[in-house]
Amino acid sequence: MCERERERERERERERERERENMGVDSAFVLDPEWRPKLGNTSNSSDQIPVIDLEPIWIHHPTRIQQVVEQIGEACENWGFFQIINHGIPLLLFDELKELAVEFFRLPVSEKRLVGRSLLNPLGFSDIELTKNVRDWKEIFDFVIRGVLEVPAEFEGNSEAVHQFQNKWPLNPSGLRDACEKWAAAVRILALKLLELISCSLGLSPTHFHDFFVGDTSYMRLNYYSKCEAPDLVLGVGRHKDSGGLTVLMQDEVEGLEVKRKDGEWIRISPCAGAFVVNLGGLFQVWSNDKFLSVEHRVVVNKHKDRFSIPLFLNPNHNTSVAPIEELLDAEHPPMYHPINWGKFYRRRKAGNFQNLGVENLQISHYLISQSTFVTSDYT
Ligand SMILES: O=C(O)CCC(=O)C(=O)O
Ligand SMILES: [Fe+2]
Repeated sequence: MCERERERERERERERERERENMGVDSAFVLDPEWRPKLGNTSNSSDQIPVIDLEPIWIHHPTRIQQVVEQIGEACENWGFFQIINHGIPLLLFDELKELAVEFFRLPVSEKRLVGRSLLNPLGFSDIELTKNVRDWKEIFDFVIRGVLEVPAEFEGNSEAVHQFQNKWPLNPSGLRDACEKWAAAVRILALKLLELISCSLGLSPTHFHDFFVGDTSYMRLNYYSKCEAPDLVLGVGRHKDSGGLTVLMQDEVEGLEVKRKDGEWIRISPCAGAFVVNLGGLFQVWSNDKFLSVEHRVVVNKHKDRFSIPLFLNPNHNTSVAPIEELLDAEHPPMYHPINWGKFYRRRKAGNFQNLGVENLQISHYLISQSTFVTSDYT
């Protein structure tokens, strides 16, 4: 680093410090100016991600199911995101869960840390997660849908040792576990249905992905974004792409989720009452050999209102080797990615979310065959 860059870095640090003093926001949350959200700059409705009606699935209407498949395929190619309505999941379950979750997040932090995540165990409560090495303005609670998470013990090297982690449930409020489990069971069925539809939209059989998701590492996250004095300096979740299979998210009525459109513009998603927001993780970008996109998104926080959301991250078994699907390859479409060992990738990403490793977090793009500097044997 040359002297001029060092001086610029010191100036940035001084600026963050001044902002911290003025705004009452800890400098750990403050983003460099280029990454800060532009508040009030929300998009109009014609820019919205597609809203897809799933009703034909439940009434078994073959022609209209085919239309749904086509709509999903187009949304996956053009946006990597869509919303779904008529999904069949009772929203009362969400309302009940939200009430209990908010009660939990409003407990003293010392009590929440009794079920806290650690460097070793990725399940439970955290208020110190980093995205791109900056602290997110959020509190989270993670739990796995199968009750147990099986992942490689180490993310480096070739060891086949496996660690098992159990969910950590708080005693207070007492109904939280039950509400989480009911919600998770219902949304998982929906997510597996979406997996089948996405598979069809790639021209594959509906069951093509089933085997990968036996003994899955899927988990759910309760996201609580408390109101913030300086929403222009921080993000609830910094810009990122989800790295797993599929994300199926329910949000409350407070907007905040923004998606990066193909032209680079950030589009605020208007919550569509009762709709799920669905987006593809990086594994689908690999499986589809870049036909489908895993798109960057972020969460803006609010000066006046708390926000609550629950994503389900549908992720395969940790042993899954993820590579472009053979049926989609030919001489004109050679594979773009090296195979990825999902379990090792997941462990490595989690470590980066927890501590500043001083380098860019591991990304799916690091496995691009064209990225010749990457040593694949480190992580596959
Ligand atoms: O809260 C949201 O709307 C999105 C959260 C998100 O992107 C994530 O947890 O990966
Ligand atoms: Fe995300």
